[in-house]
Amino acid sequence: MPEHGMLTLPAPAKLNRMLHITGRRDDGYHLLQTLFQFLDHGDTLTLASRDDGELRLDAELAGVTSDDNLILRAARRLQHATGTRSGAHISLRKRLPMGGGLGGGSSDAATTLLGLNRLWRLDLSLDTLATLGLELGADVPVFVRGHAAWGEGIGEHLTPVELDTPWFVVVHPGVGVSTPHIFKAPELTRDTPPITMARALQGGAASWRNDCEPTVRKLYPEVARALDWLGERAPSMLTGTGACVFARLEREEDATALLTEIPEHWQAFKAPGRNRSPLHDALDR
Ligand SMILES: C[C@@](CO)(OP(=O)(O)O)[C@H](O)COP(=O)(O)OP(=O)(O)OC[C@H]1O[C@@H](n2ccc(N)nc2=O)[C@H](O)[C@@H]1O
Ligand SMILES: Nc1ncnc2c1ncn2[C@@H]1O[C@H](COP(=O)(O)OP(=O)(O)O)[C@@H](O)[C@H]1O
Repeated sequence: MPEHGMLTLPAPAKLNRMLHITGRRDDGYHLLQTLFQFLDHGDTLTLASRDDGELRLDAELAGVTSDDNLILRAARRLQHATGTRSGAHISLRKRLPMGGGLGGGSSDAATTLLGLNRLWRLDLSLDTLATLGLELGADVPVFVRGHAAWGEGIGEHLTPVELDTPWFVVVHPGVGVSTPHIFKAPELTRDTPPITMARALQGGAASWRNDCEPTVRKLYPEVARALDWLGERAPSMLTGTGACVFARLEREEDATALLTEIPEHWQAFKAPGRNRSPLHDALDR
């Protein structure tokens, strides 16, 4: 096999610590104000360079063909943008639930862009990689840049921030929530008055909310049950358009204790919040 050079890299999850919908663009995309933070938990990609230009992916994801996988789309986009003759053999260890609001697909795409930029010695800047990433999904740029951020527009205007870094227990209530389904819902509120980043940060976690939550609760009762169950035990919220919900805990012991109580029909994990992406930590090592 014509492979040389190999990297194993994390593709961490993100949380939306708060999310406001402030309007809509002419093309239907929603204007958001959100605080993104990473988790020290996610997928793992192994990327090996090939000198024959071929792209291969070992990943079996339900309902996603290899061709549609954001990993191959990112790799093809990078080949096309640079004209490189390099290829890659990529394998994915998937841990993040798909369509969970944890940005797993976007994170896989960002890890592919940064990993192949390194392996193929392309030397593209983070600005260029973030621009390529935005074509693949609204959440890709924050994973490319690798710092917790205040996001505006559709998530592409990013300002780095330092947020509190508690432990989180993330629960997947076993239902898939489709992002377009939520954004198409007539009852979704789209008129939250814009606020400044300073005001959002000043309010702190106790003041943060997610404008998608009432709509997701109504359309997906199992998510509402998970939010209610978790909310009785710790401050809890929806991430993105769901389906995952997360509880905020000060100490790891509290997260461990809560995890043991989660009803068996839901999947859950605990992880600490990170203001710097574990992907960028790994690339610097
Ligand atoms: C809502 C957020 C918040 O972080 O998270 P998720 O719940 O998906 O993780 C994201 O902005 C999601 O970003 P991402 O998952 O990359 O969305 P995309 O694939 O770009 O868009 C899927 C579809 O959702 C709608 N969409 C998406 C983003 C946005 N700001 N407005 C929209 O109306 C569009 O119909 C689009 O075709
Ligand atoms: N590598 C990938 N990992 C996850 N989802 C992918 C991937 N490639 C394509 N997809 C598609 O992207 C959709 C959104 O995935 P994901 O980023 O996990 O969810 P969310 O945007 O809710 O956080 C999936 O439902 C799937 O159809």
